[in-house]
Amino acid sequence: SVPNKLLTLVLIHQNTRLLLGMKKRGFGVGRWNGFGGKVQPGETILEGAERELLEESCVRAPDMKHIGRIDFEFVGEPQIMEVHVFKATEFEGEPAETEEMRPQWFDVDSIPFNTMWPDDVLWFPLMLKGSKFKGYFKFEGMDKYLEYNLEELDQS
Ligand SMILES: Nc1nc(NC2CC2)cc(N2CCN(C3COC3)CC2)n1
Repeated sequence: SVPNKLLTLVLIHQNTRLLLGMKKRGFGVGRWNGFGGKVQPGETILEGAERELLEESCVRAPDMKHIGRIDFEFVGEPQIMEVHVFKATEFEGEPAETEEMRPQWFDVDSIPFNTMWPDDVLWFPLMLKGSKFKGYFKFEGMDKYLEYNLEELDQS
């Protein structure tokens, strides 16, 4: 058995707009997504999220909160991707293009789901309404999931 691969994903949600980035290389290239990457040895998941946000978008978001976790399994791949999702409403700096990401603001009513990971259309509504959630997806290749479950968690 292989330990999960720890990854982060940060969404900046300000009123009716959402900051996404076009991934310019690597895993997920050509898709809009939040900002994130691998958690490095010796850093917390939150520190990893803060670091990746700054590296990929040039902004800081000190108020980011952990809002969910989604485990992704790929058929034929023993290592599960454990993605920790964070949401922020405030940020410092100006979003700027980097080697990894080209940032752009989207209205929450026109999120480009057709050029995003196929799971996003299922859990983004939970993220946008402020729920805490836990999910699991089993993918076959990069464009299709065979099964999933998603649960909203009690905040009480
Ligand atoms: N929205 C969304 N969906 C995903 N779906 C699974 C792939 C099927 C994965 C995912 N992330 C995992 C990859 N990570 C990249 C940035 O460096 C690695 C961003 C967050 N983000």
